[in-house]
Amino acid sequence: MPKVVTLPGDGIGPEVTAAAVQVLREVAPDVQIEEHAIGGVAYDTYGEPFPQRTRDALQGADAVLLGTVGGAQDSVWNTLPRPLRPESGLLALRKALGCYANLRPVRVQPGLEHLSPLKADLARGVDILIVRELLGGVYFDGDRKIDGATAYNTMRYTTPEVERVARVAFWAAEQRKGRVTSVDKANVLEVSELWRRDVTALRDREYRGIHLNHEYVDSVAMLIVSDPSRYDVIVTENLFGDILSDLAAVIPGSLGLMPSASLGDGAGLFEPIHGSAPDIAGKGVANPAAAIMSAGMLLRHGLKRPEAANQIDRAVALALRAQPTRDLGGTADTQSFTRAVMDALETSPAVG
Ligand SMILES: NC(=O)c1ccc[n+]([C@@H]2O[C@H](COP(=O)([O-])OP(=O)(O)OC[C@H]3O[C@@H](n4cnc5c(N)ncnc54)[C@H](O)[C@@H]3O)[C@@H](O)[C@H]2O)c1
Ligand SMILES: CC(C)[C@H](C(=O)O)[C@@H](O)C(=O)O
Ligand SMILES: [Mg+2]
Repeated sequence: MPKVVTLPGDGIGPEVTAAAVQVLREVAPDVQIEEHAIGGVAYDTYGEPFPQRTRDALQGADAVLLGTVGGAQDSVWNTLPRPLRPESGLLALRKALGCYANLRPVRVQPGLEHLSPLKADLARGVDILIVRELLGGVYFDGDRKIDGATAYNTMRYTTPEVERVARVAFWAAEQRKGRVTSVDKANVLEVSELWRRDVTALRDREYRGIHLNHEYVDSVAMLIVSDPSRYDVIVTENLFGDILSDLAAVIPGSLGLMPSASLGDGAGLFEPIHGSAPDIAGKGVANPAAAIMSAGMLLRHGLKRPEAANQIDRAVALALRAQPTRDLGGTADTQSFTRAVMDALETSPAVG
């Protein structure tokens, strides 16, 4: 029996995770689900954002489903020493799982173009996979400091780190349209020079069938929303990927439509890309689609059950057509949207 550890976390995390778990139980009733603490709520209970009992629970897990962590800008958690803050718990979790490749799909499903603020002909058919490096760059480098009027962080990458994430991007492109755009800032940064050199060398050595091009991150920030269909797979470093993926959420219409899968050495981590949304937390109006689709990615990549994953994707698309949530201009709240997904599952056979 596969074991999934759920980590609902803070803010809207528990609301959207409850929805995802409801759907997961429906399509994979044999999966054993075990809930544990992460983030601010874990700090409040155990004095640390990634407590030992949560670390222990990961040992036998086949996959991890996370909600969100973090508080409002004025949250007391933001006054803690950095290692005790909710976000540090999430980074430590990613590190502990060895999840170096974060897959962030950006899709406009057929018939849902009207949810996008882009003109319908720009939004139609968009299907981009952002592969974000997740364990390196400024997020993790130990060369960092704040001292009086000076502060710095360091963006450092090694060839093995670049190659392992680029491999995931090339592998993904092989199942898709065969195009990879590597995004960097090689006109300014040495670290990008190495990134570009290593991605190119790997393609030349092992993935000659893939079309590779390189673009600068500032230009991609413009092109991804003005001409999204130019992209198939995008591979980029940690911070650029964080920013570009929130920006790309504009294409389907909301952060609430952006799931993710983080893959690497062992059990995968599956989470919506959005945050704890303190402005709407506790109101029951969060869009749970990204969390539900993350459960779909868990079934696809973590438990190797593509039929169940497809079933979830179809049900979410049907629910979005019938009852969009408020962030998408509709009226559905978290519960009514989840109900619509559950109803759609009943009418959507588990094949395909
Ligand atoms: N993976 C994570 O756990 C994660 C990701 C991003 C931010 N954070 C944390 O979350 C906290 C809040 O960050 P923020 O406000 O910058 O970003 P956010 O993603 O929480 O919210 C940005 C905006 O999008 C809206 N939004 C986000 N998800 C939504 C959903 N599912 N349905 C409807 N609307 C949604 C919010 O209401 C808000 O207006 C911070 O502490 C931040 O560090 C955590
Ligand atoms: C909360 C934060 C650490 C996190 C990140 O920057 O990776 C978030 O923004 C995300 O996109 O998952
Ligand atoms: Mg982010």
